[in-house]
Amino acid sequence: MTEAKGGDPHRLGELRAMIDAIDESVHRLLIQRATVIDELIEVKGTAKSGAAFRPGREADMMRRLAARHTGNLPLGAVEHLWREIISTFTALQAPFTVSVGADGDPVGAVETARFTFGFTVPLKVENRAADVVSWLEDGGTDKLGLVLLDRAATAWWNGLEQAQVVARLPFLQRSGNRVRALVLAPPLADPVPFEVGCYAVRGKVPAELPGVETLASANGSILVAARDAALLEDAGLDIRAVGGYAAPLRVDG
Ligand SMILES: O=C(O)C(=O)C[C@]1(C(=O)O)C=C[C@@H](O)C=C1
Repeated sequence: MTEAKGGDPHRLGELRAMIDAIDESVHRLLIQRATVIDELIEVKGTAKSGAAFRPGREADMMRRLAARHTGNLPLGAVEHLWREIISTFTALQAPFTVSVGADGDPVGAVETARFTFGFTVPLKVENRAADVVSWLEDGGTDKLGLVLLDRAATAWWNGLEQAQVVARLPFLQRSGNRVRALVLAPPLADPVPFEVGCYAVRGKVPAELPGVETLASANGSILVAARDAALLEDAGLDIRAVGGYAAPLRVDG
């Protein structure tokens, strides 16, 4: 292999030895992380209840990761590494498949799914969010869905019966984010209360309802997010709860 001219080959060797030692430590720690899986399955009763996905816990972990991050390594890269780790560990406890609705943006859909769930987890791509919802409603706990928010061709949220919204993407939000999405799941074994609720609203949502965000709309139906259902009820709206998520964290500007 040719090396850059003019450098100090001795120092280069030292720096590479440092990188190798750090890589070995990281690898050993990951192997060590995996040793808790068996007991985690037992304590959580995952084998009985299926899916091991715990979005509330993941939100807490990502908040701490963002808070302690420092140095010149981009936070997005660290986030991506951890998403791969957490998702792989989720699948190690109980294998699951992710179905994503392309809805006219297959690249955005697959990129968001792979960023969030990594490459260890099997991914199937459907044409539309409504197909993802039908698949989830067919039953089984070994599945998660991912739907895009800005391309809703139909009011897929009205198809949610057992399945629910459980997470919002991206969780760490930056001004350059192009894709907004939601994670859908069958009923989780030990759900924690959502910080933000999602509601299917029939009729018109007043344009400026403080504390209420319109996530998507189609066929005269609207999907909104609100920290408090009373904000919608007090406005006289006809709502149906369809899950919710941990409040995303803004990490720039
Ligand atoms: O804390 C848990 O319940 C875990 O299963 C561990 C873990 C992780 O690997 O950190 C994996 C899956 C959950 O979604 C959250 C976190």
